[in-house]
Amino acid sequence: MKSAVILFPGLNRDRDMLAALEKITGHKPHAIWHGDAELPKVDLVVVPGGFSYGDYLRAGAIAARSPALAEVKKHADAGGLTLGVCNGFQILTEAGLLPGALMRNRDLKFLCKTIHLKAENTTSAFTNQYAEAPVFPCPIAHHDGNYQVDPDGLKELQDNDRIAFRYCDADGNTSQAANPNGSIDNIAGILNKRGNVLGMMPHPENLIEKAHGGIQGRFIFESLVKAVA
Ligand SMILES: NC(=O)CC[C@H](N)C(=O)O
Repeated sequence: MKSAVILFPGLNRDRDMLAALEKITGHKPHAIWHGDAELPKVDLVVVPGGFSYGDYLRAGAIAARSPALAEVKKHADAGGLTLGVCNGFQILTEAGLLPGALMRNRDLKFLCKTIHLKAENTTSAFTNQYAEAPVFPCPIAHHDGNYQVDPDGLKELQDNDRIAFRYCDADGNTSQAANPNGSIDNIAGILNKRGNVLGMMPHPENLIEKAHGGIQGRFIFESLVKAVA
């Protein structure tokens, strides 16, 4: 699987994403600087996490208007697989590739810790390797992770199996108590209508080797490799 990672000034998870992709796919991903107006032909484009443009104005707002994002949009509109993680999720919502918005965390604090996730959709291109063990611990690191969408938008996500991940406790219960940031319906990650774009707040690229405390983040990349094959 060939991939590209989009780089913006202020990101801090780009190297982790590049390393994870290389390790799991066996191919060195392309690193695309934000001002570049051309994307190489790849199966997967990733918008990684961090603080693009210092989160100035709103997290992701400036990056969403960069030349590189126009190329990401073309790739996604043509059905190309597109993954946004954390700041990348914020950028994809700001760019209109995914519905809703990431608001300030409920408690107005930056959260850097391990939470639990449940893969709710285990058939998508991004999540098909989670069927056997859908509940797993995963790191988060954000201050704007509170996903919100209007009632019609929420129903659309729920009715069409577009909620990829929810926050839950270690037993998989998706109660409010297990919701770190106040996201509506405990949403941690969503798919677009066509299923070729995933945005998620937690960091799967930091959960790919035993030293990370788990390898369940690999399953996203392995799901993609399978989908592309
Ligand atoms: N790790 C990240 O990508 C953080 C995203 C964004 N800067 C926030 O704090 O919400």
